[in-house]
Amino acid sequence: SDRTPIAQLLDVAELISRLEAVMGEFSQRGAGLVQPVRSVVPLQKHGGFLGLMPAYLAHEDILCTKMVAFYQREQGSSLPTTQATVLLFDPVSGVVSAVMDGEVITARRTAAVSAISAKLLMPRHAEILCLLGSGHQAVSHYEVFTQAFTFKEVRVWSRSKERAEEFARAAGGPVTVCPSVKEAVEGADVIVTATNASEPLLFGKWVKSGAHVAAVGACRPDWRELDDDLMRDAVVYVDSREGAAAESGDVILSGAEVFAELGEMINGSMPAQRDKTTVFKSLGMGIQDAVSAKLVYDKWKSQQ
Ligand SMILES: NC(=O)C1=CN([C@@H]2O[C@H](COP(=O)(O)OP(=O)(O)OC[C@H]3O[C@@H](n4cnc5c(N)ncnc54)[C@H](O)[C@@H]3O)[C@@H](O)[C@H]2O)C=CC1
Ligand SMILES: O=C(O)C1=NCCCC1
Repeated sequence: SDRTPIAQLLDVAELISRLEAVMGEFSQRGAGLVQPVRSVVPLQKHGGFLGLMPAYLAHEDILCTKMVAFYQREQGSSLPTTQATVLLFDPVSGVVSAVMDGEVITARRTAAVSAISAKLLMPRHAEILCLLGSGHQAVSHYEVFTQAFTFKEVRVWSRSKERAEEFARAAGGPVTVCPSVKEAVEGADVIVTATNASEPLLFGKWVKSGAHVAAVGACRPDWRELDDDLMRDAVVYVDSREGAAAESGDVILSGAEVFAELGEMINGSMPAQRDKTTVFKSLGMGIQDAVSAKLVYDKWKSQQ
């Protein structure tokens, strides 16, 4: 995804800085930022969901909505699991100013938000990054994390060994393919879970004390990636408390307490407990798409 036109316009450092600002603003719950919890329309017949993600950022006058269809697919299916379109509006007239493909925006902004969580919560001398899953999010997390940080070792596990090997071949640097989740995560400082699993696949007993987990999948109230032990023993951070209470099976079903939002840590109103084992439960937010789409649009316009 690094080579697509939208990726070329979405500089990682700039994106991280814009996302930090907007996540901090969100956690102040001021009137200048309007973002309802995502509306989700189940497509029961097809094993999927359509998520509607509007947001208005008054200070920068950004009006945006993303529409994202996501599915649980049978292994081996050739159909995509996530399809997204982002609309930017002129807030004065309501006229649509841009329609953008949302694939790269979704992949890159999610990885950039995870990188913000890692910057604040991973052990100080983190050496080992572990990616669980080998799909779009795993690729974007690899790209963003290896740009933002330096790791001595990067590991990948995927339920399909061939896919994991493909991932390692396509990566821009050395990646170790691991035969099991346990072997992949043992000793890792940072673990990214980016799968379509609906049952726990990462167990607390395998996770090194003090590690940071950025959990990106399991975005339905009855889907899990992490087990109860990990959720209850770790300090749990989320992107949005309301979003997590509505959509995160890992939070809801484990009964774990949410310690803080990422934005509260950015604002300094809640501490970053870097010395503890931490989980950042990401669900994705419309404000993240809005600032990303605006960056792409402004950069594209400046080149016309
Ligand atoms: N937090 C956020 O902001 C966002 C979260 N997501 C979620 O992230 C997850 C990954 O998305 P993509 O990489 O785009 O999907 P993808 O379809 O490209 O990759 C999914 C990966 O999960 C693996 N997988 C599927 N079922 C599995 C199972 N039962 N157990 C273990 N591995 C399994 C696949 O083999 C593949 O490696 C999805 O759950 C998606 O809904 C997607 C976009 C944004
Ligand atoms: O924020 C997003 O975009 C998504 N979140 C969870 C499911 C797929 C898309």
